[in-house]
Amino acid sequence: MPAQHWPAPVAAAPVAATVALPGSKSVTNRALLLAALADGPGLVRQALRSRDADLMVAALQALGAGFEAVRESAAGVDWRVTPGPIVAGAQIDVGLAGTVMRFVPPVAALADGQVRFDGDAHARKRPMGPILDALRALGATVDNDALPFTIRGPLSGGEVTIDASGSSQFVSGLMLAAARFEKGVTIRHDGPPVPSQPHILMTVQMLRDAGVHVDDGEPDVWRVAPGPIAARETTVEPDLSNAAPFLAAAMVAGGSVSIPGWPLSTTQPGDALRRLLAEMGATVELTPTGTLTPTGTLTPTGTLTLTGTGAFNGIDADLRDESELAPTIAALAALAATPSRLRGIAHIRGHETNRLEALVTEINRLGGDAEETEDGLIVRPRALHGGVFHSYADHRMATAGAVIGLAVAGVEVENIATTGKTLPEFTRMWGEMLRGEVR
Ligand SMILES: O=C(O)C1=C[C@@H](OP(=O)(O)O)[C@@H](O)[C@H](O)C1
Ligand SMILES: C=C(OP(=O)(O)O)C(=O)O
Repeated sequence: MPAQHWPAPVAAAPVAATVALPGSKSVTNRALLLAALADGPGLVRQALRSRDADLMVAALQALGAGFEAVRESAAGVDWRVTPGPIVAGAQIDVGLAGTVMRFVPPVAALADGQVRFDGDAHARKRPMGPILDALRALGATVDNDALPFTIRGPLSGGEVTIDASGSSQFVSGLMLAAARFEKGVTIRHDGPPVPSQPHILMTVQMLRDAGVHVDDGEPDVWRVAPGPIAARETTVEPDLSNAAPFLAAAMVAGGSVSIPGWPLSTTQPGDALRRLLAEMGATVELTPTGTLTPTGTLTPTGTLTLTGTGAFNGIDADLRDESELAPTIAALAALAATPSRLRGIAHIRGHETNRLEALVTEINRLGGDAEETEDGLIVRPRALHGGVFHSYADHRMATAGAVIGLAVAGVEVENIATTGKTLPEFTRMWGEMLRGEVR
């Protein structure tokens, strides 16, 4: 067996576990970027430590910001961030991180000079055209339409029309740096619906929390006024999308999984797990508890507990707004008692891998019955057998394989280490969950 193949553990008994999740990738990378562009030093508490977050820190450092890890614990790292003038000359590695490849170029375009970007082999296939065209329209020079590319700033900002149907990150990326553009930005979307709206709202809210004026009152138009980004202290929420495989485990194995620190109000799309998994037959309860932050304030959070029986139904769901959850939902669909249809997710062909193709290939390789549609998947119940589940360097494919492996003996996940993109401790946490250990 090649060293990288991870024998996915079968659940021998119902689970009974509490799983503390590290910080949200999406909140961490926005908070770090806003701190690097702020009008003074700030603090980002309980930030995620993972490949995507490390790449964001390295990119912002290369552009002139200072980062000091003032505290590290199981809950994450507290970063003291010291903004500096955005400097040219850097070579930035985006890895396979959508948040780095789409959020950092608008920052680099503030520099007076060239910044070069490249990433993993698959990153070169991820869509970049609309945001690079937008940066050109706003005053920067860009020498390619995909990675690798070189940007030459500075830009002045202004009005731009883009087709953001391929990724909400085009809109978020332009907005995050826009307060620092001389003219701010007005972005108009023209095209099929923009996916992942909660992530756009996350951007708008985090900008507003930093004192930036954002007008999103008109559908598909976002206006960010020029002005300072306030230096602040923020605490990152747990990553609710990374709750997906652990909650799914209680559905597949039966038993309960609890996640503490679940925000009672959040822009994270992972919050939709409560609705989606209940619709598939789980019992989901969010019990308000409150969490004491390091600064002594009580934040409105709860403990989310999902209880399952090992048997559940398929689902007919439009996942356009929470497309990050599609791999886990597809894994559950492959184990469900009734057929599923997942819709609204054509754009996930441009995620870490072509997720529609990858899910169909891997589910069917194990004997399943999955089919690609124009904008999603149909998955019908069929008995599965063991085999290698390929991850395509996609963290959520790897965890989808782990979910299937709970119920199917002999599943081996290829390159489980790719979970390090957002959850480096995945295999340890998975083992602890199955053993019922509480951390
Ligand atoms: O802004 C963000 O943090 C994200 C936006 C979404 O991207 P898409 O709109 O490309 O789906 C999501 O899938 C990704 O995991 C994170
Ligand atoms: C699509 C995802 O990531 P990225 O931020 O690289 O787009 C994801 O995490 O599911």
